Amino acid sequence: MKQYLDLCRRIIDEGIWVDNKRTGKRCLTVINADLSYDVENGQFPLVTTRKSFWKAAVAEMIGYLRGYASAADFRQIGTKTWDANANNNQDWLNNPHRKGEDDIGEAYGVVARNWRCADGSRIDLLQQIVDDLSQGQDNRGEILTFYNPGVFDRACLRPCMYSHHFSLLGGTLYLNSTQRSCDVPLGLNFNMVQAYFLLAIMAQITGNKPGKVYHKIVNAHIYEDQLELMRDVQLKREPLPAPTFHINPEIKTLKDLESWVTLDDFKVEGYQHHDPIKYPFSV
Ligand SMILES: Nc1nc(=O)c2c([nH]1)NC[C@@H]1CN(c3ccc(C(=O)N[C@@H](CCC(=O)O)C(=O)O)cc3)CN21
Ligand SMILES: O=c1ccn([C@H]2C[C@H](O)[C@@H](COP(=O)(O)O)O2)c(=O)[nH]1
Repeated sequence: MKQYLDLCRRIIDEGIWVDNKRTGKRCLTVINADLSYDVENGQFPLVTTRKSFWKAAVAEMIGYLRGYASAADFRQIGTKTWDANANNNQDWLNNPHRKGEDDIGEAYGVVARNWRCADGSRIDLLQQIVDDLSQGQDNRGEILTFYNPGVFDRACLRPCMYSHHFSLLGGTLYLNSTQRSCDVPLGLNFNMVQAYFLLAIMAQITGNKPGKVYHKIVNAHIYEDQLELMRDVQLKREPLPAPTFHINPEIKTLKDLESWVTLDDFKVEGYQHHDPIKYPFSV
């Protein structure tokens, strides 16, 4: 929590105003932030200075791991976070590749679970990584990437937290996650939970002990219409003790995660938080 508040404060103190063409809004921006999450010792990075809807964050990551291409599938598992990008952005609505209502296109898991090769064949990057890690193998390239510039024109948005690199060291699993663009009030609130969850669940389904996540953010920003709420409300509040996160131990394989898992298989205990804050969302 401290590292999150420090980043928010740093953007306010040192940020530079940058125009953004896609959203038409200015953002107060800093470049480069390094966050880390200690999964081994159960330090769950949930924001406490406002109510955080952690279930939606977990649902989003499960959707990526399953390769969902539709906001309807994301809604069904428990999050509405893809509705606006799928259905309310005029550039995407005009895009001939959009397959109709709720389509998000070739982004995130659609890319990683069905990677397009030059010869026309496909690769399931996640399955390969799970197979290696389950056998205690790390080929120094266990990279789950959602980033394929060759298909950006077929997606509603380029992936933001776009690369997850897993490493095995002495039986402990580590994760280096990289994010190109970060909406700190809204997106990061979820992305911290997602990076923690990803290492915890991957360790569990590959039979390894979880270690740490190192989360690199390149462009970290606060949109102009979010600034007042962050500076004058959220940052005035005192952080509360961190809660703990629990995964149903019956989840043992990638197949389990793909088939029967729901949000009821995850629990947060001891979550104390301040009131919710409704930040404006830019499509
Ligand atoms: N501008 C922008 N920021 C983002 O963080 C973002 C995007 N776009 N587009 C793609 C996804 C969608 N994400 C989202 C979308 C909505 C919320 C949101 O509305 N969160 C509210 C309510 C959550 C709920 O009720 O479940 C929040 O208070 O956190 C958060 C992340 C993260 N990503
Ligand atoms: O997981 C996510 C997904 C998206 N975001 C934010 C970062 C930006 O504010 C927008 C994406 O806009 P681009 O113009 O494509 O950079 O969404 C996030 O923080 N986390």
